[in-house]
Amino acid sequence: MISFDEARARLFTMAHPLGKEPVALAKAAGRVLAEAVVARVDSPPRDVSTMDGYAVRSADLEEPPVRLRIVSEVFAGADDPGSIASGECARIFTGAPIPAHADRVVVQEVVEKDGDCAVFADAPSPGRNIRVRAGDFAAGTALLTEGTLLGPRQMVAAAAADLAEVTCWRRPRVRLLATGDELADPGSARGRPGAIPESISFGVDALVVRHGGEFCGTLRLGDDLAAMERAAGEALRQSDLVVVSGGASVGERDFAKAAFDPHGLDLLFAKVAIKPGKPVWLGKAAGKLVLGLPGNPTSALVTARLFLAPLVAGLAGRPAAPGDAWTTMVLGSPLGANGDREAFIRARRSDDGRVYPLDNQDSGAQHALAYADVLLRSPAHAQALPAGASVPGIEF
Ligand SMILES: Nc1nc2c(c(=O)[nH]1)N[C@H]1C(S)=C(S)[C@@H](COP(=O)(O)OP(=O)(O)OC[C@H]3O[C@@H](n4cnc5c(N)ncnc54)[C@H](O)[C@@H]3O)O[C@H]1N2
Ligand code: MOO
Repeated sequence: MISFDEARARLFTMAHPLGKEPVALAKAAGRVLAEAVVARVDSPPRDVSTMDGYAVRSADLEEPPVRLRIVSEVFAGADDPGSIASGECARIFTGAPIPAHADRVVVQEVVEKDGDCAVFADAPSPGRNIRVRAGDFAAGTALLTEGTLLGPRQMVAAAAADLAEVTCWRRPRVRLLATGDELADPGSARGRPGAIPESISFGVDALVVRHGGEFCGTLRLGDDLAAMERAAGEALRQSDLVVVSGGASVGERDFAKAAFDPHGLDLLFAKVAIKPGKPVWLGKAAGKLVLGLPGNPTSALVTARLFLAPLVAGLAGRPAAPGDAWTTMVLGSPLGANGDREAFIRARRSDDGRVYPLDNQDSGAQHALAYADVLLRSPAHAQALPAGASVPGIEF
């Protein structure tokens, strides 16, 4: 049995990006850049107006009131904004290019239109109301760096660079084998005596997607070693990472590891000194990664959060461990003393900003998962802590 830190260190040696691929910009939200996004254009491409109003020469407005002849109308997207001479102005709208010789835009609210003339009663306010060419960025500027996760804000910057596609890290394809004779598809358990709904795969699917992977489906299997060996081979061919739930412990039908033996399973670890989740294991087979989660649903989700999430994130090229940094949290109620394995306590974050350990810490619990916002880390043999004490925690 190895420590949590040692198990994670071994896992991180495997958590490298899988490869690059071009991705259409419209499909790139949520993906991670494998190459920087470099602007192909200046932004804005020309000097443009920031307001609706009149483009003028400042020299003409030195002795107000002034009447200037309106010689053109310029809209955003205009090919050629023309030019103005002394005594002239141009009607202009937000985003429209500035006519030659104009050096300022006066907002229409302070201008009186009189036939084909504009009347300026007062000296204009100091702002020129012009956004200069390349004032935001120039062609050739790196707007986003390699490793950036494309969220809503980054998508705007990528599109503004005038790119139809971006180069992203390939997403790891993950398949799950859910083992256990007692398991039934949700919706069908009550029709079969002794059956329970298979729940873990649904949490793993959501977790894989959240951390940047592609969930490619679940194979539900009975505790039949030959069938599991065949399914293991199929899953290894079709994915980058195979997750197996259940059958991780020492029961007579716990076949999870054995199913991968004919495919050359090489274990990185099996059994970690944590509670819950001691039977979690990681290996390689047929050049792919295999992660075994314990069958108890809370154990499965805790180990998925602690091991699967950073593994998927690393394979997806996400920055080291997003959302994986332990932060200091303040207990709203006492935390009991700990036993001889490092413990990950399920707790609920309250509106008062404090965290409250849940009453039900059973590794088979499923209802409590609905409320367990955070995991608190409690070292082996830790003493009990009172309300108000600080503990390390992460989002669960
Ligand atoms: N003698 C020992 N017994 C056990 C040990 C041990 O060290 N010595 N370890 C215990 C620990 S810790 C855990 S955790 C469990 C994990 O066992 P398995 O990974 O072999 O899981 P199963 O036996 O297959 O299932 C456990 C439990 O979870 C239910 N289950 C399984 N898969 C699902 C699923 N996909 N969806 C919903 N529920 C699932 C299953 O019905 C069982 O009730 O072993 C302890 N035993
Ligand atoms: O340590 Mo097991 O994984 O919870 O009951």
